[in-house]
Amino acid sequence: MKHPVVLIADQLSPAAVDALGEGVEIRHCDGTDRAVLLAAVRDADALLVRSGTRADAEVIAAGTRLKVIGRAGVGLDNVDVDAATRAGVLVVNTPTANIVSAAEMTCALLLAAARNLPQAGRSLKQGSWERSRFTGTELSGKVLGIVGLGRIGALVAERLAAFGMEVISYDPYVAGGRPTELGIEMTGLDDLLTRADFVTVHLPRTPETVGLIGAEALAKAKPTAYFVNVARGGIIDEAALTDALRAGRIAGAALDVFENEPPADSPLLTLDNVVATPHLGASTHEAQEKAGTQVAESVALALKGAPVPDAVNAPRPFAGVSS
Ligand SMILES: NC(=O)C1=CN([C@@H]2O[C@H](COP(=O)(O)OP(=O)(O)OC[C@H]3O[C@@H](n4cnc5c(N)ncnc54)[C@H](O)[C@@H]3O)[C@@H](O)[C@H]2O)C=CC1
Ligand SMILES: O=C(O)CCC(=O)C(=O)O
Repeated sequence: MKHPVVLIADQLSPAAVDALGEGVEIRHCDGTDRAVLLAAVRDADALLVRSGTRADAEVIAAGTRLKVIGRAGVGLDNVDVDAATRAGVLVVNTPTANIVSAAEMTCALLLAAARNLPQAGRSLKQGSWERSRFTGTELSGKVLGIVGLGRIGALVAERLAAFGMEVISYDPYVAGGRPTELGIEMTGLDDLLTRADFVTVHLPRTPETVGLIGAEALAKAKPTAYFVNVARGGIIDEAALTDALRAGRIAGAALDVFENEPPADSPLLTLDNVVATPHLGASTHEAQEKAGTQVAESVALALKGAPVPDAVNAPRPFAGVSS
């Protein structure tokens, strides 16, 4: 009997291959190359991706044998879950595998922006010794505004509270005592924007969140405020952010994610008051090992037709693929 084909379209930890076990045929392709992906997915029973591959309706339609799409990570904005559901394809992700890494990355970027670390390091390596040029901002006593108090937002709150920050948050969907337990004041978005010294967004990319922080929102911020985005490009509108940074209406930004990745010719990358990384929030050995193992275990279950704990949709049941 032919083994089910698992197509790995992004760079995954070797742990993913180990966790898939023996009874599958593993193939690799470059998911960022559309033609290659569309050709390779035709024979695939399972497709494994990170954020670099778009598993959209066209890919799902091309994958006529597909039973399951596994996303090694949190965000599902690169997977058309509705199209998958209509096609009877299960979608699974790893909702907790990389959250500590993403929270730590947020703290690292926020500190890097507050203390001008990349700029100062660059200047030093170029032979300068500019101590007063790179005077920074303390976090202690400052207000941190967290937009989106889910898993990552809450981890960021815990970590930055330890720096003596006062944490406030906007999340209309958070209920219960968790914010109180964490010592976080919940408030409206406008209030958060006017009070925060640092604003960090931890939202999924959805039609509701794209552009949530636009020109109007940025105009409410303090001129000394910093904006951090380790969630998804476009939640903070890039054109509006560029204008605000150029005009000195806010102090700086720290960005791990971009509307288009890679962000070819983005004016943001030319600004001195922008600290930027190439979508590295989940790029630690620990997070990648967990994400790879968890997604592979879920995919292996799905291919057997067994219930999958991290399923994000409920397509019609299928009987599994025998190996
Ligand atoms: N840069 C990176 O490498 C990484 C980025 N991410 C991104 O971070 C995002 C957040 O991840 P988690 O915290 O794990 O997700 P989560 O689902 O635990 O939390 C998201 C929170 O956003 C809130 N929310 C949704 N719509 C909102 C709105 N319009 N206004 C205010 N709040 C709203 C929800 O109520 C929820 O509490 C992911 O969707 C993903 O896109 C995640 C991991 C790594
Ligand atoms: O490792 C990746 O694919 C990026 C992580 C990410 O953005 C996510 O998990 O949502």
